[in-house]
Amino acid sequence: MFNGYGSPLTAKARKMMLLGAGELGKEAVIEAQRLGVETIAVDRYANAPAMQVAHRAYVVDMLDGEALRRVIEEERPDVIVPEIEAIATDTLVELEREGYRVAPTAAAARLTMDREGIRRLAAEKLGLPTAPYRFADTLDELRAAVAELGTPCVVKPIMSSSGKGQSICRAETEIEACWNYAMEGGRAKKGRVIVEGFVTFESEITLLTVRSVSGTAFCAPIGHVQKDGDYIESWQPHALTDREREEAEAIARAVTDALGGYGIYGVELFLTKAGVLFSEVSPRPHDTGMVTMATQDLSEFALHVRAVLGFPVPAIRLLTPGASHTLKADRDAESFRIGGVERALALPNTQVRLFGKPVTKTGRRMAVALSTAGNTEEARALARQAAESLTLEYD
Ligand SMILES: Nc1ncnc2c1ncn2[C@@H]1O[C@H](COP(=O)(O)OP(=O)(O)OP(=O)(O)O)[C@@H](O)[C@H]1O
Ligand SMILES: NCC(=O)N[C@@H]1O[C@H](COP(=O)([O-])[O-])[C@@H](O)[C@H]1O
Ligand SMILES: [Mg+2]
Repeated sequence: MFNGYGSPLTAKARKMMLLGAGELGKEAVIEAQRLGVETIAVDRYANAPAMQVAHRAYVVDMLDGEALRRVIEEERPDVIVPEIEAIATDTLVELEREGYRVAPTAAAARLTMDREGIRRLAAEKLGLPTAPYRFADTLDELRAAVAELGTPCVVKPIMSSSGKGQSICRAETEIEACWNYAMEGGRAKKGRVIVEGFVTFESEITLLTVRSVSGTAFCAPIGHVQKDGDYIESWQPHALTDREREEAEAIARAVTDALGGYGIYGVELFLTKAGVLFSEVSPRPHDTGMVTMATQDLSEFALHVRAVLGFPVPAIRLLTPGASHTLKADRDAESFRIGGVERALALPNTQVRLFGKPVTKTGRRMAVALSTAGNTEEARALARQAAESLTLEYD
């Protein structure tokens, strides 16, 4: 049965709505438009990166279920693609019941919108190995949790990403400061935190896992370095031992099978001397996966859009070792310029992506450099040099 679709902006168009319009959504919109899909980008602020390339854009508080329902019912998209975790996911579950398609599933979006849902699924339901953890709703409960887990431990808002509100508690005297930092940094200002035992990992990876009509497939492992809970650089491939690969793929398959649907999942894993630990999973392209724009025949964004649309993914090819390195702002500014692009692009086998975010905030990711080379060490050095060539000049 032919299930084709018309061109964008026609009555028979196939429509995709991104909930979240940052740098990852921007690349997904570009890939969707390559497949002739009409794209709508939604986020909490105007002129977000994906809004600048989508057919239409809306500014909506996506944590407000009624406002979210209104924009979805107005546009009636064929598929809804959550791009961030801070969304009224209960509304997505209702809308899915009413016949809307949510990628990969509304349940995946709801379970991963906060750390408790996905941690309990992974550790308690699936029995996957994780760091020890507790939850706390008050400062006193946090004190008790730290007393049980010991220090150092990691305190994170129950809903946040890119390390926002996350801190390492190294002594009892730091507990209140960690609590306050989490209360300020959480996405939805929910007063609940997760406390995790500190994992002394050898390295950490993202195993991009694609569920599609063709089955489950893994991208080559992506190594990354994080600072203050946010990724600074990533590289692909990251070498794993046979045992690590076996454990990593088993964990990724278990958690993505449990979440279901079609799309790409960013499965974050700690490689420790005792084995592989599950950290978290994002049911969408992953920031460390931007490196795949330079290393793979199909980037994580092309893979996500294909899978979400129900198209096959017959193969994923790693074409070359590569690396990414971010440019982050060091202050808040309404007016700024990014310079040094000509210096970065003078480097061989190097690209940059300037996201187009309208204002800077301290620590905000504003651009990324992508480099390829004969090995990941060379690629990392090149990407770092390119990122360090970029300058943020604040007016
Ligand atoms: N229990 C832990 N022990 C040691 N390091 C940790 C622990 N949890 C997190 N980290 C470090 O902090 C980084 C960010 O943590 P996490 O991924 O939970 O935060 P996040 O806000 O969800 O980030 P993102 O959304 O970018 O993935 C991890 O990649 C790791 O480097
Ligand atoms: N680790 C998650 C992640 O990287 N998410 C990406 O960052 C954007 C928010 O950036 P902002 O906070 O600078 O607007 C999100 O929209 C997504 O593209
Ligand atoms: Mg993470």
